[in-house]
Amino acid sequence: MTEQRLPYSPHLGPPGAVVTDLTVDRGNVRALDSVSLTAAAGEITVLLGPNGSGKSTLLESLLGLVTPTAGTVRVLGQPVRKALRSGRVAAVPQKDAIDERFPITAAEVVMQGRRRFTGPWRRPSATDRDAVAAALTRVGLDAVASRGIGELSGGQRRRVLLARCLAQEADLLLLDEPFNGMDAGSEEVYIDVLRELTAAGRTALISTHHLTTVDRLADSVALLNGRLVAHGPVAETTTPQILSTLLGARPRTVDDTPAASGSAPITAEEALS
Ligand SMILES: Nc1ncnc2c1ncn2[C@@H]1O[C@H](COP(=O)(O)OP(=O)(O)OP(=O)(O)O)[C@@H](O)[C@H]1O
Repeated sequence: MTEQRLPYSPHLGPPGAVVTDLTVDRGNVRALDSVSLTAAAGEITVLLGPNGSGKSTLLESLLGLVTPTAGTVRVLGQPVRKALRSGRVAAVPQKDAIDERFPITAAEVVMQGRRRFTGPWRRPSATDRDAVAAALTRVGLDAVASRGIGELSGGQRRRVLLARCLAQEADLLLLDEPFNGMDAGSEEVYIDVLRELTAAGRTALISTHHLTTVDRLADSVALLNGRLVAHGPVAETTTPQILSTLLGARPRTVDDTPAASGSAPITAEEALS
């Protein structure tokens, strides 16, 4: 499936992320193999694929955390490092990056998003404090603003990290498996917030292996299994035929030898979970 999108929208600006022929080797594993993908401004693009299919590696490439073996990466129309310096890129990693023993409140975590405006040393202004309060309210957590982050549930912590993205006023959000361990109510709030952000022209690129969430979440779906299997609207990409292609395409090693695979038939939902 080829992409039909314009590379540049005069109303929304450059796409949030563009990778072209991106290949990334991690040790002996070819984690990404010649992937070309555009995450358009104003859209939620979902990266869907089984464990080890390269979703995190793609997000890490956009954050300059892994070095491409080949290919190019552009973020917000700029080289990665320049875009990151601008503070317009917000990321939430898959593993909870907050040490829950660290004595920091939910509001202080969200205030980290304001560093782009305050710099590392300046004291937060009333505008910064208002932005933090508004972000916590938007994710439904104003009541826990002064609670220690370690006292919050996993789902609440993920909403705090989304509030930090809101406070940052980032133009590109890179979210790695944000729905892991999240209850239905939190998930609904989370998706609503992402919809508002993209309706305002921002870009969200989200990895998941939850097939059931994709329908409600995605404007477009990129199916990954080392290679890009398909990219397009949900209805066109999550068909049984394309999903079976996705699950049949096994991760490859650097020397291009297909890795060993199990042969028992399984459903798409099982294989992605
Ligand atoms: N730090 C690393 N060192 C070596 N290999 C790695 C490293 N991180 C990932 N890999 C390998 O790269 C491949 C892609 O992994 P990646 O984490 O990008 O997949 P993923 O789709 O995000 O998986 P998951 O759904 O399990 O998070 C896998 O084969 C993995 O074992």
